Amino acid sequence: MPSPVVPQHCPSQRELDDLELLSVGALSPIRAFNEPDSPVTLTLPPEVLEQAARAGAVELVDPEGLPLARVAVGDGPWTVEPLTHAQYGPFRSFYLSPADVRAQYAGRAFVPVTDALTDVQLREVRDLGPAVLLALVGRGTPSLSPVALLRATLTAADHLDAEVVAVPLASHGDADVDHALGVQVVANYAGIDRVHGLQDAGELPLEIAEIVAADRPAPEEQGLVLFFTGLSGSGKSTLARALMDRVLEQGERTVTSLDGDVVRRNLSAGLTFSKQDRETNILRIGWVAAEISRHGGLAVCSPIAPFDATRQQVRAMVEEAGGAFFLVHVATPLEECERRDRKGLYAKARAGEIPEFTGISSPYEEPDDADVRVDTTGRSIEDALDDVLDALASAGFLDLTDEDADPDEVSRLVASAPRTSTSEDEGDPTVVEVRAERASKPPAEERPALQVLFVCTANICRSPYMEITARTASADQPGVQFRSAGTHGFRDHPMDGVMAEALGRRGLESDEFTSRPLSAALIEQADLILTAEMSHRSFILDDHPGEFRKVFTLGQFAEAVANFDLAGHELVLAVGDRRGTAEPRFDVHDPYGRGPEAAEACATQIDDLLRVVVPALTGSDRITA
Ligand SMILES: Nc1ncnc2c1ncn2[C@@H]1O[C@H](COP(=O)(O)OS(=O)(=O)O)[C@@H](OP(=O)(O)O)[C@H]1O
Ligand SMILES: Nc1ncnc2c1ncn2[C@@H]1O[C@H](COP(=O)(O)OP(=O)(O)O)[C@@H](O)[C@H]1O
Repeated sequence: MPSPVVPQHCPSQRELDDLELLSVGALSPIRAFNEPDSPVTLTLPPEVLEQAARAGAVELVDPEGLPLARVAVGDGPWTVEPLTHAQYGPFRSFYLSPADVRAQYAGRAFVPVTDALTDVQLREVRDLGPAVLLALVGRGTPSLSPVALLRATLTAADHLDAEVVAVPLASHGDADVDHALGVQVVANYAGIDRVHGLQDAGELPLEIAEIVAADRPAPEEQGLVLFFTGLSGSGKSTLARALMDRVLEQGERTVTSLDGDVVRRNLSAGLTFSKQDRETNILRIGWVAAEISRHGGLAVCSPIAPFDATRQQVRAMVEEAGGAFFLVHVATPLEECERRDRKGLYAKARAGEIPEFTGISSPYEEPDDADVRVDTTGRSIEDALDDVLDALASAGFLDLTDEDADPDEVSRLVASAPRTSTSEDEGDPTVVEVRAERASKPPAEERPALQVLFVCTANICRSPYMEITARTASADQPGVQFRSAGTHGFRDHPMDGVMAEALGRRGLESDEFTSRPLSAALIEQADLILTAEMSHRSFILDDHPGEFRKVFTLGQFAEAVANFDLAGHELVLAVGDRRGTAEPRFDVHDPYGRGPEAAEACATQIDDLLRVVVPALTGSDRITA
């Protein structure tokens, strides 16, 4: 009968570090894995353990598959037979065995080092005379990355009579255990020579400080993986896309999208929705995302990722690569996802046509380690996105919130937009340029007129003023039609007298106007709804969340149109896709009952905003109001 095959296994980094020290005798008197009461353990996955127990051994390989050692697997300690020494890795020539160190450096003072040396510590080492700096670079031990610790220690050694030796002493997760093991390992290298513990004091010399700074990127420069998890239809892709738009608009980082559906058409083509294939799918996404984060990049992932253990594995992969992992649980309940049923999949799953459908016939394990949890039910995308942006900003990773924006932005915007015709405009090259761009992309003639609905509370002050001014400003162009309504509007009331006077001062009349309440039909008919305040916008979106792409505050829309040189329907679609945030500073407040001055101020604010919005909608070069 052929002897059972010895399985191969790539251990964790901590186990690899232990293996290296075991192989060179640096952990003596510990000589094997899994000695009684020893922290130096090796754990094998069940299927490998079973095979190794049958074969009596396991072959440990490095992450690239190079066999490093054969480990005897039996009832007693697991003894190690080294096969090859690790040959690659930065500063490899500094990894020496205790025997080599004793042969080369006997008689020096031995100094364990776990952090970059300060000016005080440099003087301390200099006073020792000839020294060996033992850089303890095993997993979890140094304060810096292993490479940075070695670079910093070598830089320090340039100024001293010191040699540097790299010792992969890993942390075993318990301070006392780590200390005892460290003392033992250092003693094995020092032999009969003196060991000196450094005091914790001083400042980093500039040259060393630069190495440390490069090793610890500021949070905004660190690689970041934003991982959206949630049921199908919960809003993962929508929120991820909106977030990526914000990142690109801000322009400080590039971003890679790893959307569930898109990955399944490419990287994971051919995988099914079995538990095992889903795990493979998520680990592939995690692997790519971790690599992106390793280089300081930003990856946005949006698969369902229903299993907690797989998500944890992705988190570990990213952190291992030096990136930060930020988990967003899009916690929209099943009932809402099923009600949306955007792709008709829930209906099919209920009918038994799709097996193993998440939430119906396959489990979704809710995360309890999410950095933020967002239920999108009844909310606009902007509102839901704000929760994610706030959480990201408070975690210090990415500040995409508009909080520190300049409150005078709208005034500046208005000032830079094409203005009402005045003789001063003639010959102004900026104005001519803007006009030329807009005029070159008129709305398609065959399209129905763009229906614009202005909304305020009672439909007697602000929204009628907007309607009448905009209609006049557009010179009744057939391509755009303006109407208005009130969230709490009465039917058939005339315009408020004080506001009508403000209109009159501009040569406009309100005689033919009568008020009306907002209705579902009006909302549906409108291509664009512009509200006076954020509260009106929320009022509409509470009942009609699906209309978020066409409902804006007037100020929000005025700010957004500056970014596009489109007009009419195209402009509305583009702004709907990449809108800015509705913010209180853009609100047009209610002048009702506050006298002529308040009415005049309100009218002027609306005039300024419409000077931006109306020419953009009509594609005309100027307004004539
Ligand atoms: N059985 C079953 N269960 C769940 N989802 C299914 C299934 N079959 C097809 N789909 C469609 O595939 C999308 C989910 O793929 P993911 O790669 O994100 O899933 S997973 O993370 O591997 O579980 C998911 O897309 P989203 O709606 O974007 O989440 C579905 O459209
Ligand atoms: N606040 C909201 N956030 C995200 N999506 C929302 C919101 N309100 C309604 N939706 C709608 O829910 C659906 C979510 O679909 P999608 O983003 O593809 O989900 P998933 O990627 O999780 O399957 C879209 O049709 C989207 O317009």
